[in-house]
Amino acid sequence: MESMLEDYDISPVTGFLPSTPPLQRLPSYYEPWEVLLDNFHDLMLAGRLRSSINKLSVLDTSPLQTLAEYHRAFLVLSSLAHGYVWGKFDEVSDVGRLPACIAKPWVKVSDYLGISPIVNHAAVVLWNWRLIFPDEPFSLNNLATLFTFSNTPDESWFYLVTTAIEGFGGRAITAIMSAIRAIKTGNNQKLIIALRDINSTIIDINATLQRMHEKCDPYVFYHMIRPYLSGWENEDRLPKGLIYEGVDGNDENGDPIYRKYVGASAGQSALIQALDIALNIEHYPTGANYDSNITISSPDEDMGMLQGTTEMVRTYNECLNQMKIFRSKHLQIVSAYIIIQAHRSKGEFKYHTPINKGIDIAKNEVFRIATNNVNTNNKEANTKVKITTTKSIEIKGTGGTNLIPFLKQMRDETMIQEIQNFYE
Ligand code: HEM
Repeated sequence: MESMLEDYDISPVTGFLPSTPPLQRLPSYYEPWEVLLDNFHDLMLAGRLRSSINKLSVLDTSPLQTLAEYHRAFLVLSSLAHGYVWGKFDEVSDVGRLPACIAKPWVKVSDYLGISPIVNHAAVVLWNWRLIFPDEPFSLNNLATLFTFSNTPDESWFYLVTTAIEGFGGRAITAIMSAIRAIKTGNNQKLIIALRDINSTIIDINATLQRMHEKCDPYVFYHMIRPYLSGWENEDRLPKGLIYEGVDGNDENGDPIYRKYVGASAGQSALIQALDIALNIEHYPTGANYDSNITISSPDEDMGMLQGTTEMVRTYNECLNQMKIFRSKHLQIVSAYIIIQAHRSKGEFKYHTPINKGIDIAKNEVFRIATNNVNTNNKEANTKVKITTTKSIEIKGTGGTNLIPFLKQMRDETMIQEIQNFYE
């Protein structure tokens, strides 16, 4: 089964993160891109990034050969594109278009990789790291980034905490595969071992997530990092989206065709989604009806059906509990890094093109997470796992339609106060 994972470019050790460090430079034909990236911060400071990009010629993507080269090309082009669009100090008049020298190869590389031409979690987290000491193991204290927009250690830390989570989170993918195998062969003992592995991985994920605060300052994040990761959908600075020159041409009225995409977020992490799916945690949009009348099987009735059932249910519930802790910690991060910052800055980005919607955007984003009901409804599972519906009802209650009930459940009075101030 592990070799099946590799068929999908998933490593049994590092999961969705490539098991060897990403390529640091493309073959020499692509030097014009690489040289621009080398000089990215100087050009931006000099107000010459956009004009330098405009002078590039369109390079052919057919010399790209390996997957690692495609990953590197995607990172380079995404960085140049987002620097072009969101870069400070440059004139803002022509940001509604991305020149063909970036747009054309970016779309080709994205098509090859099966992703959209917009900066994403894969570019800045999965394909943007190196080992400081190559002969030492993968760990947060041996990681560095290849590229940051703001040239700040805070931005590197923001990516690397997530890179570390993806890297050791790979353990969970292998454990999920053994859990599937154990279920197929009816081997409860192996299922318990797999669930324990999943649980210990989520515990590590939560501990690492908490380390975000150590070296990524919320102020720097909000004002200097986050703006570069924005996309061009629901974006008031680019209401129509962005023209990818030389790619889409014009519509029947002769007007240029625009593209709209949302920007980068760890919400795109396949690891967290895989954990949700494996543990049967479902997400519901605001106001959606979910089945709140699940019959709770009495544990006594189900216990003893199979040897080890009690332990299995206990371990499974512990996994659910750790996922709940993950979302609680994550919400605290969102509060510190977005809500409070938006409130303090009254919607103005100090180091970036000012926009008026800062607070609205933050409100919408937080509202989106807070109203995303997390449900661990095991309708598909057989009776022995149905016992866990006790837990699922508890978790369902935390979604709610407003952030406050969630926080009340978390008993986080300080944050409740902050959020109440924010909404006033
Ligand atoms: C400074 C750090 C972080 C901030 C400010 C932040 C902020 C956000 C925001 C605003 C969203 C909702 C909007 C969207 O999906 O685009 C989101 C979603 C999400 N983020 Fe983060 N995030 C941070 C770090 C992380 C890390 C390290 C992870 C771990 C991999 C993570 C995992 C997720 C997931 C899985 C979602 C989707 C919602 C969910 O499944 O609960 N985030 N984040």
